[in-house]
Amino acid sequence: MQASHLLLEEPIRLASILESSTPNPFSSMTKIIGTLGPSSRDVETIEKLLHAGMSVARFDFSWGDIDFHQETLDNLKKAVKNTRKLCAVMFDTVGPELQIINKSEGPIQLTAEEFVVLTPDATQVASSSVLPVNYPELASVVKPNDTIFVGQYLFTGSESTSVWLEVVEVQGTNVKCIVKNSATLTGVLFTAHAAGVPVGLPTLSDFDKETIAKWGVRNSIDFISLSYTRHAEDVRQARAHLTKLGDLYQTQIFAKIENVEGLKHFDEILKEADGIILSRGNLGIDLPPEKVFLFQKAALHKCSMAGKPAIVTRVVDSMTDTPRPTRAEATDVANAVLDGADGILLGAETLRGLYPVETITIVQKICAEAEKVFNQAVFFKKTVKAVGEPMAHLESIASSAVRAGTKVRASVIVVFTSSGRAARLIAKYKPSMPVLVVVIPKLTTNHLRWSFTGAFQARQCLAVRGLFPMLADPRHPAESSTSTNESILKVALDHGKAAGIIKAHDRIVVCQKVGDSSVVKIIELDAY
Ligand SMILES: Nc1ncnc2c1ncn2[C@@H]1O[C@H](COP(=O)(O)OP(=O)(O)O)[C@@H](O)[C@H]1O
Ligand SMILES: C=C(OP(=O)(O)O)C(=O)O
Ligand SMILES: [K+]
Ligand SMILES: [Mg+2]
Repeated sequence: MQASHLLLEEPIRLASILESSTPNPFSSMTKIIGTLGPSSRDVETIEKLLHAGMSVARFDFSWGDIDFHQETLDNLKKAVKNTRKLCAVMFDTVGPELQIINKSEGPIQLTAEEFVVLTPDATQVASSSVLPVNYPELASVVKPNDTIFVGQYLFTGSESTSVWLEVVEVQGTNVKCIVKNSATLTGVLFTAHAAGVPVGLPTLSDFDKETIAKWGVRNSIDFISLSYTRHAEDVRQARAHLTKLGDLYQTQIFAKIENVEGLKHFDEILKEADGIILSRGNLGIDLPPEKVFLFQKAALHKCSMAGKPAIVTRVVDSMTDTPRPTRAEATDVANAVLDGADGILLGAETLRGLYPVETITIVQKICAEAEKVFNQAVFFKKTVKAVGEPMAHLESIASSAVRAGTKVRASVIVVFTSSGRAARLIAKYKPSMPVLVVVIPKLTTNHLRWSFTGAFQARQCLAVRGLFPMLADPRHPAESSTSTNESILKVALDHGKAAGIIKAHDRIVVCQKVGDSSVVKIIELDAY
């Protein structure tokens, strides 16, 4: 009988664990998103991150100004050019984040059982007895016994650098708390999170809107990571903002689920968003620890069935200071892959950690190893069953491509697309072989100028498990004809060969339109 869990079909031969893994020329199928910052913003380091497998760079606007991020992004562009490795750009909003600014920048010692006051008075200097928070309404939304967490920007979960507070008393606009664990807060910015407490600030702040309109437009951002998404309406509003900003109508919105409100409205948010970020850092404060895994498994399942990419955060926090993850962290990364995650997002590890390159290398290796034992057959069956019959035309073509790829043990699936739709549908069935996405540019006009689509759509594949995009030459017409199809396919196969994923005699599944019909064909390469 076949196992129904998502870990391989046969019991693992334990001795095989000791055999070294064959290096994977195409990195892992699971994508790695790195937050860029002080530890990872020079060209040389970014080149190493790209070689190690980072395919999306996150710019977190909770911290740093526009010029700082611009300099980092200009370096990323140089690194992409030098390495010839594509990398997408993700803009992370500040949103309704509660922040404490530590103007003096000196360490703040907090001692267990002592009191500290949270105040909306921004003129106060942060100290062991008072912490100024950027939210005037805090006192009216919390009550005694509520839990408030305060940690360094991109906190790692270490209890010596972050603190748990319990509300003792509301005193006017101030909130008096008792410190639950001794800690030293360092850095200029701390994030505060009141567990389960609704914050009445807009999801897209005025700062976010302005920064997207300036920095985002200037840099053609591929993704918005919409922090603290709580309702589908948040996504609709962000979409309405993007639609007004030239090329950014193509930007995808990944809703970050980081509190119970987002969890409650998960289904409606998933319908509206292009992807989901399971923000376990903040959500891990709202949820009791014993429930976090349940959220992860349930949410990843929903994303898989919807065919929308899902990213898991906060996996190897301890690598911020050490060159190896803990056993629990290493196992956790593998479990995220087995649960069906598309990508892993790194925060403090790459932003300010001591081992940014090592972190990506290790996470990439764990992902690749987990993918090998992912029970694709069971996953495929479940997905086909959930989709039901009759299937939409393109869905049936996409699932057939994956089935054919498995049956003939194809080394890759090649898919032609302009919008990326066909590629995402193939990815939904999580094939065990890479999917080479050939993005065919389309000429469009906004009545003022002509431009090609394709660049956004290609880079957006970089957040989807198993997709490896390439842009076709815009001189090829978007209308498929036999001769253009053949010449584009040849370029794609040459690309696959150069990347080391296609060899002589390999079987390849191709998904494309011939005339008006979508077809799935299997080709067998000659010896060359
Ligand atoms: N330029 C092209 N040449 C050949 N086949 C294509 C092309 N663009 C899309 N296809 C195929 O057409 C079908 C619809 O794919 P889809 O991704 O929805 O296309 P589009 O991006 O043009 O909306 C799929 O079978 C896909 O492989
Ligand atoms: C990724 C998270 O948030 P941030 O954007 O603050 O890193 C998180 O809370 O897990
Ligand atoms: K943020
Ligand atoms: Mg967060």
